[in-house]
Amino acid sequence: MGTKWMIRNGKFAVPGADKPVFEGYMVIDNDLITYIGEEAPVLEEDVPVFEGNRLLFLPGLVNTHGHAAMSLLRGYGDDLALQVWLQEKMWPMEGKFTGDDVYWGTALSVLEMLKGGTTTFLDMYDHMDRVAEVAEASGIRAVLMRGVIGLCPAEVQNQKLAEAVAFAKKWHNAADGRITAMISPHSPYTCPPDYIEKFVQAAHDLDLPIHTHMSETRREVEQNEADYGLRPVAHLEKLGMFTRPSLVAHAVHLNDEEIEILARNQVGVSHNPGSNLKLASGVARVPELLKAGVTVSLGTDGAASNNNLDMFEEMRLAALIHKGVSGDPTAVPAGEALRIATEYGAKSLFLNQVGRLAPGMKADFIAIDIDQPHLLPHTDLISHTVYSASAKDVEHVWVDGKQIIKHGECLTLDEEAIRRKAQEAFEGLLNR
Ligand SMILES: N[C@@H](CCSC[C@H]1O[C@@H](n2cnc3c(=O)[nH]cnc32)[C@H](O)[C@@H]1O)C(=O)O
Ligand SMILES: [Zn+2]
Repeated sequence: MGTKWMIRNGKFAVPGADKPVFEGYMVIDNDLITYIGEEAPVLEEDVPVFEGNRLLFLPGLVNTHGHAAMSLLRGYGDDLALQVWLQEKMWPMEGKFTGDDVYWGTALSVLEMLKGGTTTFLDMYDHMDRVAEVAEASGIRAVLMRGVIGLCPAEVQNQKLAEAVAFAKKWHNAADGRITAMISPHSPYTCPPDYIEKFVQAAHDLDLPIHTHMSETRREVEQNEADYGLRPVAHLEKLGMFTRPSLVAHAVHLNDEEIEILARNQVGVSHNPGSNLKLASGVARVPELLKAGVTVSLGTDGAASNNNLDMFEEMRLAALIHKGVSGDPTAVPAGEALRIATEYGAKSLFLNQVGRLAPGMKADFIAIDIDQPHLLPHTDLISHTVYSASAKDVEHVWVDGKQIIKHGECLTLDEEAIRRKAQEAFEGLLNR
């Protein structure tokens, strides 16, 4: 059998196109989509055929901010504000995480994400070699970085920076190019200015983009002004961060001038509506960001502040909360929410061959079962994807042309072992 195969009689989603859903064919050759259209493709040889009826094919979902291993702390420390949650609940437990904890927590998250239609995820954490191991073995696409909190003595700071650099060098473009790296100081409130400048320099030296948490809470913004005389956006701009391609997570508390600075510097924003609501951080100004031309994408953040990694839920939240807050029912319509979760996500992660179903793009796509009560009748399948579907509707997942989820089951990871080991890891943390 060759490397080429074809899907027929499927429905395909191309949000943003004149005809956003059509019925037809898609040809995959190795890791690439080589044809998609309503007409049958003209092929020189017979190729294996996959029957696509009752399925809607979508680009794989792109989760642009998270901490996968934090799934071990799902439900541990709910209903708290960010600073209390971080300082009193998360950091003491995370301080006990071993490489194995990170491995099993990440495996649990990657399993959840793949089964829920996420084909690319960003991860900012510690023990990143173990995260990369999971990404490599699972077949998912991953943008990985050693996140660094700099509230520590200079020697420890230097060591963490060296780890971040070594990780990026080792893993950028690894696993057939499925893994890429970024450089990531955790935030302006956990990294002193001179330390952030070192990360900017490292990103220049390695020619890599930067990712950080920014302006998540009102308190953070006020504290930044008190400490440095600037709001976080101007502060990071002054430290040179935006001289690198950048992606900031949250960006909830922005004024008009800050939106303008982000737009001018082409800084992407990873919008995390579930986490922002749960930690009572606020609601990001997504309609204004989009209007200003900022690339907005979607992230779940860690499972301990969400509390799941369902990107369908995140899409629905993004489509709903901005209507509610603005009083404008046209804010973030379904097609735009789907592009935010796919095309704009890929753009935010600097993956120019990901995020759309089109010839020449990587074959990262999913199929949802649309023959179900909550997805009928077939009035508008883009609307159903955003307003009615959930992770549980994902039937099949392919990344880089390889099938990873088949009828809801993972072909690459040992699900039963992961479920058991994750539970054991959490119990081990409680007892250490
Ligand atoms: N332990 C590392 C830093 C890990 S980066 C990832 C950190 O982000 C934290 N985190 C998770 N969600 C959020 C959020 O919403 N805002 C800020 N930090 C978060 C998380 O608890 C974790 O400590 C070091 O050695 O410096
Ligand atoms: Zn985060």
